[in-house]
Amino acid sequence: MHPIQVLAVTGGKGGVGKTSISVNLSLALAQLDKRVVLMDADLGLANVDILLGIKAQRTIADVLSGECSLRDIMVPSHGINVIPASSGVQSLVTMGPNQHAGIVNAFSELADELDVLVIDTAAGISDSVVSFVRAAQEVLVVVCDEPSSMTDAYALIKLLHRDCHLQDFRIVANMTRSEGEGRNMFNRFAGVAGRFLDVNLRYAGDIPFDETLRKAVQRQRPTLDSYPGSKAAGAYRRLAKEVSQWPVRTQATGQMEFFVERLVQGMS
Ligand SMILES: Nc1ncnc2c1ncn2[C@@H]1O[C@H](COP(=O)(O)OP(=O)(O)OP(=O)(O)O)[C@@H](O)[C@H]1O
Repeated sequence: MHPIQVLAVTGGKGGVGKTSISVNLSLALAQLDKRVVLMDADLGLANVDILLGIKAQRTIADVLSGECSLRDIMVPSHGINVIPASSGVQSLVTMGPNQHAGIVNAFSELADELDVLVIDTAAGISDSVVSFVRAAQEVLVVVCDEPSSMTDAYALIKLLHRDCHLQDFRIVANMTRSEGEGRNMFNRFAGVAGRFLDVNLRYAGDIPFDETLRKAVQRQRPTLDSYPGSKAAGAYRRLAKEVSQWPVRTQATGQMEFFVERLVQGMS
């Protein structure tokens, strides 16, 4: 069975850099010759479409209504394929059992065409965030050096552990201002979480604070593409290299079926 890595990028708090990381990490993975699909499960404002400068014609709602396949709605951009955000994403986790088989098939059709599925989740701890995260194999929690980011990330991990029995989390420190700050932040966070929660936290690396991120949004071209020599671009490439070395667990059933079945099981 062809192994597919399913990666959810989450963080608890809004504005910590989930979308920037999802987009640039996806591009960097594509540069490592991975076939990447980026699913925008964040209905917030600064979403994947804006960062990549794409305009979606059709969305997952059209797949759910049976009008087209997932392949029809994917938008190619910068070497990756994007499943655009829509309110249909919310329906994915709330739909009834009759629709399950259809969507499982829709995702299964893609199974031979991708190596990594990256999911950019919304902020907060909504049911939809929890569903996407628990369906993924790897959970990347983005934190930055602000008390509210740390407490929100802690609350998210606690909930995912308590309600979904998730044990393993990878932590990315974003917007770091100096060498070693990311690792220090991780040590502090893991110190507290380790004392109160029985979870396994691993440090995935840091992305430095970089002005090119803001400029890239204005140009609607991701940093990795418009500022490939920037500090942030180098860090995204390092993160991609790290991610590409994580072992991909293969399931007895097809990898994509497994992902969607977990997804549609919702909170039950
Ligand atoms: N490493 C960084 N250096 C400087 N600015 C950054 C960095 N990462 C993200 N930003 C900026 O922070 C803001 C929020 O980033 P982003 O939209 O990626 O966060 P988010 O967690 O996806 O937000 P939301 O929860 O609203 O979807 C953006 O303006 C982005 O350009």
